Amino acid sequence: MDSITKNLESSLQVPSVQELALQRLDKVPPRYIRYSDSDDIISTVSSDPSLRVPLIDMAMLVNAATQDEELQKLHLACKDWGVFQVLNHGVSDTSLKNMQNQVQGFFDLPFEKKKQWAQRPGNLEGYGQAFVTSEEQKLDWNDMIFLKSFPIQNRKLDLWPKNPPRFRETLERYSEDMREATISIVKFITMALGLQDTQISESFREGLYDIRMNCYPPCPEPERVVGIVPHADNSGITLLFDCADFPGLQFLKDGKWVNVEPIDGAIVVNIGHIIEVMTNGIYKAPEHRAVVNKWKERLSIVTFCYPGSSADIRPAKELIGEGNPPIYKNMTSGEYFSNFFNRKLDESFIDSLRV
Ligand SMILES: O=C(O)CCC(=O)C(=O)O
Ligand SMILES: [Fe+2]
Repeated sequence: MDSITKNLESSLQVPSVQELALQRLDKVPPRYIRYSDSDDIISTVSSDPSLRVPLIDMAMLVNAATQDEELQKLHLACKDWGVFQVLNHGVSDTSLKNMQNQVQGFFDLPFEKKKQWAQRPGNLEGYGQAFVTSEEQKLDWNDMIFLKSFPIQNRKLDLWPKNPPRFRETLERYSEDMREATISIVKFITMALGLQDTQISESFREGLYDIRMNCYPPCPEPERVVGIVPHADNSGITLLFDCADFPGLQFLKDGKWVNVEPIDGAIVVNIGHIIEVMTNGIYKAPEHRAVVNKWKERLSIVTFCYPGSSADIRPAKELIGEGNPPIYKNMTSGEYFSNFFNRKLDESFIDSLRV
C-alpha cells in the first residue's frame, strides 16, 4: 500500500459505479477486484445467527423506571460491540422517509444531471467517491454524495443538489433531526460510562455534521468486490440510516463479520475515534464494511457527528488517574483533523493518536 503521506481531504475523479452497473457486464473491471475466488468475502461472515448487533430502546433510557437497566445494556453494547441499533430516537418516520425519497430521487437522475454536483479537484464534498488518491488504488463498489451540513457556514450550497426539488430543504431538516438525536445519544453514552457532567454531549450542540449518502448498485460479481472497504469512522459517533430491507452493513466482532439486519425506523449508531479517545479506549470505534449483491441496489444515509471545534479531543479527566493512565494524546480539534487528513494510509489512525 501507499506509504507516502498525502493530504486526504480530496479525491480523484473515477467512473460512476451506477453507470458501470447499467452496462450489465458479466465481470467487474480489475480495479474493483479485492478478493480472488478462493478467499471469498463471504467465508469470514459469522455463521452464528444468535450473534446480533444490540438493540437499544431510547424510550427506556428516558423513563426513570427503566433507565438503569437500559443504561447497563447500552454500556455493554458500546464496550463489547461499539455499535447498536436504536429505536424511539426521536427522529420521525416522516423525516427518515422524506430523506430516503430525496436521496433515491437524486441517484435515479441521469448521470449527466448528477454530474452538476460532482466533487471538484482537491475537494471531498459533492457527488463522486471518497479517498481516491492514486490511479492504481482499488475502488469501492459505491457512488456517494458527501455534504457538510453543520455549522451552517461550512455548507457549500453550490454542491447541494437542487434536483429533486425538495432535496435541500429535506436535508436541512434531516440534519437538524440528526443533531438532536446525537446530543441525546451521546448524553446516554456518557451516562452509561458513569460520567456525570454533560460537557461532552453538549459539545455536539455546536458540533460538525457531515452527511454521506451512499448508493451501492447491484454487482455481477459481489463476492469479489466490496461496497465500502473495512474501516472505523473518525467521527464522535456515526448515525446510519439503512434505506434497504436487506443487510449490507457488517461489523467485525471477534474476528467475524456480523450483518446488521435493518429494522424499520431504527438508526444504527457506531462509536467513532473521537469517543474512543474521550472514553480512553473503554468504548472503541468498530471496524465495519459494506457488502453488495447481484440483484438489488442499496442506499444508506450516514451522518458523521463531531463535537464543536472548541472542544479538545482528549481522554475525559474522570476516567484517568492512578492506575488508569491516559492511552491517547490530548489534542485540539484542529490538531485531530490535521492528524486525520495527513495520516499514513498504511498505518492505523487510532494507533497514531496513542501517547
Ligand atoms: O453504507 C453502509 O452500510 C456503510 C457506510 C459507512 O460505513 C460509511 O459511509 O462510513
Ligand atoms: Fe463508516
